[in-house]
Amino acid sequence: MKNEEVLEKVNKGVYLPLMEEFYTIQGEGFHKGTAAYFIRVGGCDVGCHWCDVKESWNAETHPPTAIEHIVDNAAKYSDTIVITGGEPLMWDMNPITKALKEKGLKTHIETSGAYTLSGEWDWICLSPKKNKLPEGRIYDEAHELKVIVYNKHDLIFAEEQAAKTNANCILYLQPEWSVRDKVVPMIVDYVMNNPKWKVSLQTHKYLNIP
Ligand SMILES: C[S@@+](CC[C@H](N)C(=O)[O-])C[C@H]1O[C@@H](n2cnc3c(N)ncnc32)[C@H](O)[C@@H]1O
Ligand SMILES: Nc1nc2[nH]cc(C(=O)O)c2c(=O)[nH]1
Ligand code: SF4
Ligand SMILES: [Mg+2]
Repeated sequence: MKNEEVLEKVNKGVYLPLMEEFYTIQGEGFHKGTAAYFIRVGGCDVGCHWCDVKESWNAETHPPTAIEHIVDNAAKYSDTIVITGGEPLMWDMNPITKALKEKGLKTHIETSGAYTLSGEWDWICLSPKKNKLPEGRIYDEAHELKVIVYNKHDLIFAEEQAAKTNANCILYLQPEWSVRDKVVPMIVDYVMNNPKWKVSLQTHKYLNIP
């Protein structure tokens, strides 16, 4: 296929820049502890300085891959598929989620919400970032809000973001991994004083799994 044809397919979400895919245990948030197949799509320009997958940022380093291959493969492993990145909403998620749902699979997304919501989702984890705020209906659609806490100012940001979410949205504070020893006591204290919040940990990192 010609280069332009591939780019057109990526633009339509029929091909996606695939960084990696793996069967593991969801480590974070509401579904932590549940086996799931992860699809990590390349490309992100949000630029979180503490991002734990910076290798995902440059989409050009990840091969454009036909979604039917991704979906056929995912179906062999699990009935719960988590699409993450990178920032998956940089791409049109309608074709891949339609194909996953046609196979009866549950579709979950991990997103910053920095781009317009596309796709049909059973679970939306919204993890907003100050540098590129979410906009539009994602606050109404999110099932969980997961704010990363790097310092005490992030607790103020967390409240501002929580105020924009729907009433059923489950609220999580998750320590930024590199400063966990410092921020965990602060998060514990905050959650005990503000019990609408829950703690989320990156449990896969404690389990030494992907
Ligand atoms: C790598 S991101 C990819 C999806 C999307 N770009 C996002 O940020 O939601 C997956 C999840 O990991 C979180 N995350 C990334 N780096 C982290 C770190 N160093 N400590 C804790 N959580 C982190 C993000 O906030 C997000 O909830
Ligand atoms: N086990 C596991 N759980 C996760 N939950 C969200 C992740 C992500 O990077 O999006 C992630 C991840 O990378 N691994
Ligand atoms: S939005 Fe997500 S993938 Fe992008 S830099 Fe931030 S944590 Fe990393
Ligand atoms: Mg991760």
